[in-house]
Amino acid sequence: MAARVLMKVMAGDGFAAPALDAALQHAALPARDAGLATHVVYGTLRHAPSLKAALAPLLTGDTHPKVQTLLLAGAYEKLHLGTPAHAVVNEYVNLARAARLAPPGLVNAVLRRVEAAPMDRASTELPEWLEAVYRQAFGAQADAVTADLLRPQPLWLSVSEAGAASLQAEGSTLTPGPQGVDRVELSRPLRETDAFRQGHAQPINPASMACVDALGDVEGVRVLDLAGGAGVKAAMLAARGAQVTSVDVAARKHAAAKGNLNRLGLRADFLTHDLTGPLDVPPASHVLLDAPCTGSGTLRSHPEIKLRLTPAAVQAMAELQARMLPHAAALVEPGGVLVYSVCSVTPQEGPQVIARFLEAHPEFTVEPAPDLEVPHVPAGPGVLTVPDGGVDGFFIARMRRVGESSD
Ligand SMILES: C[S@@+](CC[C@H](N)C(=O)[O-])C[C@H]1O[C@@H](n2cnc3c(N)ncnc32)[C@H](O)[C@@H]1O
Repeated sequence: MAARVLMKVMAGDGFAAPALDAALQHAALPARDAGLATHVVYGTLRHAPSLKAALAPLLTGDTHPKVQTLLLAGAYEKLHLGTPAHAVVNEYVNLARAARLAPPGLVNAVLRRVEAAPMDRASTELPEWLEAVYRQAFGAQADAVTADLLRPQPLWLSVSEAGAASLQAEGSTLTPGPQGVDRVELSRPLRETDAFRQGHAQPINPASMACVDALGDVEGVRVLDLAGGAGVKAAMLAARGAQVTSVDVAARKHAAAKGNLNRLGLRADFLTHDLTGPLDVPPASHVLLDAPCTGSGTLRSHPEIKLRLTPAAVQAMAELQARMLPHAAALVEPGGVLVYSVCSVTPQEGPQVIARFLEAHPEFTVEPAPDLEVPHVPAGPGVLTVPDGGVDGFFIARMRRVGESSD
């Protein structure tokens, strides 16, 4: 199952998280096997660059992409998971034979001989240009950050008191983390817990919560949640008492957001709109643009991004963000607050988008984001949360429109 998920993801067909989730739900594996499949999928993706380097000298001529993926997973099990070599060879030879994918002799020979590649760039498992991005962003902390990106992602939950009590009663452990988000070790799959089913728990990374908190107190306030997607931040805003209107170009995401809000016993309004053009709704005192981005700050939970992302794609995303921001800004009342966030650590998508915007829009000034508990570093007109300890890397800038608020 892990190999099948990996073949899909390595072929560029979607992301690992939904593919694995769907496969796990379909297969209904015992918890230990589900855990192993998760390790194999994420571990293979996280270590793919050095595993490819280790396999390269053993492969002559063209190797079918699916066979390469099978060998990557086998090499991961042998070199990183500590599965005994003979078991790995046996298992993957059988897989290749059953799927009629590759001559079993090839799989046997390669997996028997594969050894860890010499450590050089393998220490970060990042393409050179992306490693430079991380070094520039996090300086002295870059080594710790890039090492952390190779560890399994913890589960972060925003959980009510009742939810915490219910999870603990089921044998889960909760450790308080930044932005009021708990780090949780579950005793059974999240969707099966009472806390989740009864709407007392919402998965959210602390850095993602920091974007919500950057808006300040939103109790009773109308908030425009722009590029609201599947509505995780919309839910957290609604939970803080905001009247949320969530806007996204993708109507299908509204359905997911509504379903999740229903589960949580919360509500929001939804508008389907392309924010590269103006949106005709009354301005609001609080506007969040959680813009589409490359996700370069989420490599721990989405390791496949580093295998696909290119500098050209970063540039294209920065251009899209720069087109959306003025339309978001136009929806901010005088005296109101605009928060711009992206889950990316590239300078193009964060500081540079905001710097260009401020040059053209002197009616906006930057101010510090309040309640920022996640570790962060300055990044031009905003901050970057530090993707260490399972926290994602987000760029967050809070701006205020000059003028008197109408309240
Ligand atoms: C980072 S995700 C949003 C995540 C969401 N805020 C949350 O917390 O769950 C970015 C969203 O931007 C949306 N998007 C992309 N291009 C857009 C556009 N031109 N206009 C409006 N939304 C857009 C995508 O559909 C995606 O849902």
